[in-house]
Amino acid sequence: MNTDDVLEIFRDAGAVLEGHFILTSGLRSPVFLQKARVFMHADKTETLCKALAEKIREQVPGQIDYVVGPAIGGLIPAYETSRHLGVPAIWVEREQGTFRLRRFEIEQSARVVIVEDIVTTGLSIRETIECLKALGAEVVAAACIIDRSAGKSDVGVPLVALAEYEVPAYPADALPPELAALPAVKPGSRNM
Ligand SMILES: O=P(O)(O)OC[C@H]1O[C@H](OP(=O)(O)OP(=O)(O)O)[C@H](O)[C@@H]1O
Ligand SMILES: O=C(O)c1cc(=O)[nH]c(=O)[nH]1
Ligand SMILES: [Mg+2]
Repeated sequence: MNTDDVLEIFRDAGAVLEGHFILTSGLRSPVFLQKARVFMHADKTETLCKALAEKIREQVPGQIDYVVGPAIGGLIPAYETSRHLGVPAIWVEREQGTFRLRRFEIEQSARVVIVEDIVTTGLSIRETIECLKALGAEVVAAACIIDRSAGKSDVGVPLVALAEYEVPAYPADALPPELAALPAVKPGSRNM
């Protein structure tokens, strides 16, 4: 499965939105990939996550003890990818803004792969790694359905992306005029 196949699934699901979006990093973008509109379809989600699981198996050596999904966007892809890897899926969720593993215990040195929906700056994956490292887990890799940075974001561990799709994003004080003219919306759950 290549980037065009992945984007076709997103377009087919009406998940490629155009407008003025405030991203979780604070950057602004004229395009937002509303993954929830893909993940509402079990068949589309299965197709994507089965391919992602195969790519993880090819690229990540050694045992994987857990898949960890950063809530909310990572919940469904982490669960479905874990099903194809045959390992349990757990998640981190924000408590007063900081990712915590609130509902699970994890063994010291457990080998973990983080599975995210979308990567833009890699900030959410880096926050997830910080939480898991503090608990003594070993994050052996991260993975995502679409990397909007097309390989440019450094998450500190190897990143397996099913698709790389470079999308423009701008600091709030450096918007092109056509973007500044549109009202801004923030679809994600950070700071809610
Ligand atoms: O690489 P980054 O710059 O961190 O951007 C990508 C993150 O943004 C979205 O999460 P968001 O915090 O918007 O909330 P959501 O998971 O509820 O969609 C998405 O699910 C990723 O977690
Ligand atoms: O960077 C983000 O916050 C982001 C971008 C995107 O296209 N989709 C998403 O869910 N989050
Ligand atoms: Mg998220």
